[in-house]
Amino acid sequence: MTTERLLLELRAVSKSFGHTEVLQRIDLAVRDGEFITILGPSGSGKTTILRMIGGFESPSSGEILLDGADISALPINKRPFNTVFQDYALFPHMTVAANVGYGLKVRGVKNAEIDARVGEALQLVALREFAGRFPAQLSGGQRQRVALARAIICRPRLILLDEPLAALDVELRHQMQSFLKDIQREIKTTFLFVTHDQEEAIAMADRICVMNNGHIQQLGSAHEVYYRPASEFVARFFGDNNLVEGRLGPVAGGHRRIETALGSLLCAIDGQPHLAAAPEGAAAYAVFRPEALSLNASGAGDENQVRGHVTGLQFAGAHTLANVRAGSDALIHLRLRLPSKVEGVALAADDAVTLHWRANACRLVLK
Ligand SMILES: Nc1ncnc2c1ncn2[C@@H]1O[C@H](COP(=O)(O)OP(=O)(O)OP(=O)(O)O)[C@@H](O)[C@H]1O
Repeated sequence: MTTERLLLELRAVSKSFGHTEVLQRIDLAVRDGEFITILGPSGSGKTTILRMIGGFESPSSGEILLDGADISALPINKRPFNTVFQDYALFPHMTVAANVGYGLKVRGVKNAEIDARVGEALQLVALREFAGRFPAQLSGGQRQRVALARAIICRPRLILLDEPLAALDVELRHQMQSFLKDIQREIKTTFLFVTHDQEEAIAMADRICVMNNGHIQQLGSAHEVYYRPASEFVARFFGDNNLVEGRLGPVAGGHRRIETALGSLLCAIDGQPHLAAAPEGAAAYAVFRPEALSLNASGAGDENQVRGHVTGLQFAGAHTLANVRAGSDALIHLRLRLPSKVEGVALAADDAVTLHWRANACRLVLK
């Protein structure tokens, strides 16, 4: 359960290696009990953020606060955090129970208490009967659960997870995603989870922090980041979005027009005051998802409408994506998503179509 209380704050944190600045004035406020995923392409600085919070690296400038107090000078073992690494970092010569209890042992906790807490932690990750095994005798998913039990047992305030599921195959990865989420809800500990996988970030997070090039591009709920991208980068990063370039027109309440080669489109701007404030004529994109488009009469009455021709169909299992050359401009292709049917979708290449979409499903990002 997330509270409004702040647990951790990064204030204007920058990090350079030599002359290269890899993080630039990062501000991030983490609430107590929330699950945040840090999402971004390779090299965007995700791991560096986690390593600075964990104490493995120091910021070049800026502050990291825990409960409002600066922890920059606090060594790793004094921070009430635990890290789960991608390779799990289990001790191969120790049993599962010894691996899980290790953190308590080095803290001088008595054996009887260690045994009891190891039992509880293994129970939580459903590995009680594996206590006497060695890591080499476990599957990848089981090793992952041992690593999690080892992180949980010291009752940290915050668990840092660096691509912990990257080595697992897709099915196991999905199982572990729900497993991790369930455990996080049960123990009510704050999780900061690094991934480069959009679907994983959406499936797990209370809030997603999207990074690119050492900057936070957007921090918001999965729904916000998906349907209300704050920048062109975020709009392009999440899947097959349609982006149509144009110039901003007038504002009308919670909506704004954009003049494009497809005509004038109406977009929602509620909750994004910078879009109401941007000058008329500014370069921008209308952004709308393939699943927001409906075909022909089924969407009549929607504020936005464009005619086009189907150029190709792509079967993708549960849905089929259609490419549509829109308007008279050969350069504008839109993607339309239809539910697949056993008899195939009722569309073929060269079909003339009219696409409709609602203003509420059409957002703007500045160019
Ligand atoms: N110790 C280091 N010395 C020099 N450069 C580094 C060091 N650690 C990271 N970098 C650089 O900092 C940038 C950010 O790296 P980081 O590992 O934080 O990215 P990431 O988003 O986690 O990437 P990935 O998804 O590939 O793990 C990269 O350009 C990387 O090469």
